[in-house]
Amino acid sequence: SKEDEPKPEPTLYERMGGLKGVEGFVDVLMANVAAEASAQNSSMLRTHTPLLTDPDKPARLARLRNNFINQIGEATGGPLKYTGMTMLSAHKGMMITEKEWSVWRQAADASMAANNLGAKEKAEIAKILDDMKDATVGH
Ligand code: HEM
Repeated sequence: SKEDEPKPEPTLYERMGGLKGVEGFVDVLMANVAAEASAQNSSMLRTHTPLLTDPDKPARLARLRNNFINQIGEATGGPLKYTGMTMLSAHKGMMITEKEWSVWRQAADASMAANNLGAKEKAEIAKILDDMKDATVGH
């Protein structure tokens, strides 16, 4: 009978809390990046200066947030669809360094912790991000 069938494992998207969970992860990550970029000796200021100094910064930030939510919402098995640039084109010309990458990843780890995600969910999100490293760093 139906009751005897194993339930399919909920997607990572569902286990993160659906859209609200993805938004929470993205919003704290973006806040962490903004805080780091405004700190003394910031590692992320260099790459983020074009965004931070754009007169149209609010619209640009809103676009980035939207792209990011769709990207994570799709990669975690949710119903969202990413329509932004490939990771290679999005970061081309920035020549992102290993150091910059690791500071960004720490901002992502801190967001996962702040959102009280479980160890399994944190590891799965970390893998999604780390799989994008080669397309993101050094181009
Ligand atoms: C797995 C890691 C990363 C992911 C998933 C990611 C994701 C994204 C996405 C979705 C966009 C927008 C693409 C579009 O506009 O179509 C973007 C742009 C950008 N990313 Fe990343 N990124 C990552 C790592 C980094 C790192 C390490 C840095 C620098 C330290 C960085 C700096 C930027 C900047 C400056 C922009 C341009 C924002 C703008 O001008 O509007 N990213 N990223």
